[in-house]
Amino acid sequence: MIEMQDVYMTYPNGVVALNGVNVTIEQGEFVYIVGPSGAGKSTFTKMLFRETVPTDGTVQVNNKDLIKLKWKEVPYFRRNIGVVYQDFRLLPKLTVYENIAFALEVIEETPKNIRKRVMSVLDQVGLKNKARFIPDELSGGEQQRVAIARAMVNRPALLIADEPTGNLDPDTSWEIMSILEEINASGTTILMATHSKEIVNTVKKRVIAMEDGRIVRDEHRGEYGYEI
Ligand SMILES: Nc1ncnc2c1ncn2[C@@H]1O[C@H](COP(=O)(O)OP(=O)(O)OP(=O)(O)O)[C@@H](O)[C@H]1O
Repeated sequence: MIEMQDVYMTYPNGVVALNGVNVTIEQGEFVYIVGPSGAGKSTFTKMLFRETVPTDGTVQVNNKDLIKLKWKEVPYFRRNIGVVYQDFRLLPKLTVYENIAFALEVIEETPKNIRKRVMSVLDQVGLKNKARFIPDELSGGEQQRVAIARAMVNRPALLIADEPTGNLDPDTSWEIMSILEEINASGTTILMATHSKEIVNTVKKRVIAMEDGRIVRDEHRGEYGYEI
């Protein structure tokens, strides 16, 4: 599902964020990306939904060569990828329902299908009763659940989560982890960049460690491996 070969990324300011990355991730895997701040984790994840284009190398996702993908093909390609961030990124003036429905309205789903899918995904994250709330009326954990629901409403094959528990307390973080595990159990590939030693060492998955733009470790059921 994901294949990177000799991927280099040098930002216009000269910073080398990826320095020769080679990796293969199969459909259905759950992978943590760990490493010190500035190691290149976010840059790595951004390559996968064409937020960033490498300066060299090849990136394939869902059998699509992202280097050759034309700009006008990017929105269609992204429908098959959900993205969740540390800071939730919900639209503050829209209700929970509207925040999620928005992703379907732009692809011109029928109102009936939109309603069915939004309610089903809200049920999946346990927030059916908060459909009419706005983000400010929700706790951080609830907001992150809405963000996950929004990311999943198109039923993507890949879910990318960039520090999804970074703004949450430990109890809420475990709730988010169990939702991500359920999503993974239904076949969605999950790639999660994280600084949480506790999560990585407790919920054992494949661990890819990055340092200075390189993969320095890649282990199944691996450890976090850093002190903080
Ligand atoms: N848009 C950008 N322009 C220039 N440099 C950038 C840009 N984005 C990231 N960088 C630099 O690239 C390097 C890798 O950054 P990246 O955000 O990928 O690291 P990270 O491992 O995700 O860090 P963190 O754990 O702090 O989120 C850093 O030195 C960063 O300053």
